[in-house]
Amino acid sequence: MTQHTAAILGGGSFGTAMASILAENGHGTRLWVRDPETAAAINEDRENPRYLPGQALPAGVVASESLEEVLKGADLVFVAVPSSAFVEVLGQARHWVPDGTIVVSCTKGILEDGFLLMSQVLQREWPHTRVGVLSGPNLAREIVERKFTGTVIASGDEALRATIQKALSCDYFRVYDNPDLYGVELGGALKNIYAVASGMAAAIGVGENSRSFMLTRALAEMSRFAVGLGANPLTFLGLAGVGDLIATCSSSLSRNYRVGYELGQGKSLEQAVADLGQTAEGINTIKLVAERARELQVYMPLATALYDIIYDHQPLETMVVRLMSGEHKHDVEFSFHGASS
Ligand SMILES: NC(=O)C1=CN([C@@H]2O[C@H](COP(=O)(O)OP(=O)(O)OC[C@H]3O[C@@H](n4cnc5c(N)ncnc54)[C@H](O)[C@@H]3O)[C@@H](O)[C@H]2O)C=CC1
Ligand SMILES: O=C(CO)COP(=O)(O)O
Repeated sequence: MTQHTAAILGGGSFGTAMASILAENGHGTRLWVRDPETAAAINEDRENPRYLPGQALPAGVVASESLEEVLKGADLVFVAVPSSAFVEVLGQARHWVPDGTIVVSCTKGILEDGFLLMSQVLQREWPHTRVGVLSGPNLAREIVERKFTGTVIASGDEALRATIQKALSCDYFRVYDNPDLYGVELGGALKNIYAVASGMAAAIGVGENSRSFMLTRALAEMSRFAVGLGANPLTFLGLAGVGDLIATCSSSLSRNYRVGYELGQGKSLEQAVADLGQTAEGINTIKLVAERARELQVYMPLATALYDIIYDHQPLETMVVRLMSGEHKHDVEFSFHGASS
């Protein structure tokens, strides 16, 4: 296997999980973290105590708080910081990223300014690089525990996809490829909304039928939204859509699910987010998507109900009432009018 030098920007849960796979696969693996204490804990104790406590990391992961040290000579760059920090980090790191470097976003969020997905931000900020997106049912804790799963590398650049497939594949991580960069990335961002909804539903004690019903209707409204944006909703039938929707909507390992659960238990948004202490992209995504759905006149009862509950202090029951009394009654709504492939 070709050995690479990989730089992972962001030493939270997912950056650490990616570093763990890359190091185990024998690649030079450098993880950028913000503070020297975390770097020391990773390098000396082989553990990321804040984000993945109790999980031993492979010896090959080298952490540093210096972007220069991490990026110098790297031919693969993985960006795994929250969407709120994405532009800032790209700005700081730009100087050490040469032309033609492969850069893969692992971030499942949306930038408010321009409603941009992270690959679009990458193309805007680092137009000299080759851009891909990694997305799928990839709860970080399970990856570092080597529980098998699959993921998707999406890019219009076929050679990039092949390179990342080879670099990341191992006996517990299977990498599929997809040329539909936008669709894969949109699926990863949208499913966070429904993980919040699922956590909330669990907290108010809904049944298993209810949960499956919500999940399926979530997929229907995601697909309508994709069509509204000119994207291909059929991409949502893959790992970055259905796969990730099932994983995050079913697991308390999902931080979005956990925030939803706490909200369902009556905590304020501020309290729920503060208690989590980690990234829950869905909270911001709910706001951006609900606003966009209203503009585009896309019917999204779950996303808009969540907006009203979280940002407009409507009662929790709003979610169920909207879902049960909406205007649409068609079952399968996948329609594709021929947009991006
Ligand atoms: N944790 C998971 O299971 C998965 C997460 N993701 C995505 O990865 C992205 C990152 O999430 P996690 O690693 O889970 O978050 P996290 O909350 O575990 O860690 C966030 C990391 O970003 C760093 N960070 C925050 N603000 C920063 C700034 N302004 N400048 C530099 N660094 C900053 C933090 O220090 C921390 O290392 C999110 O978009 C998430 O949706 C994707 C797949 C799985
Ligand atoms: O995207 C994820 C798993 O694929 C992680 O979800 P959370 O950000 O909700 O933890």
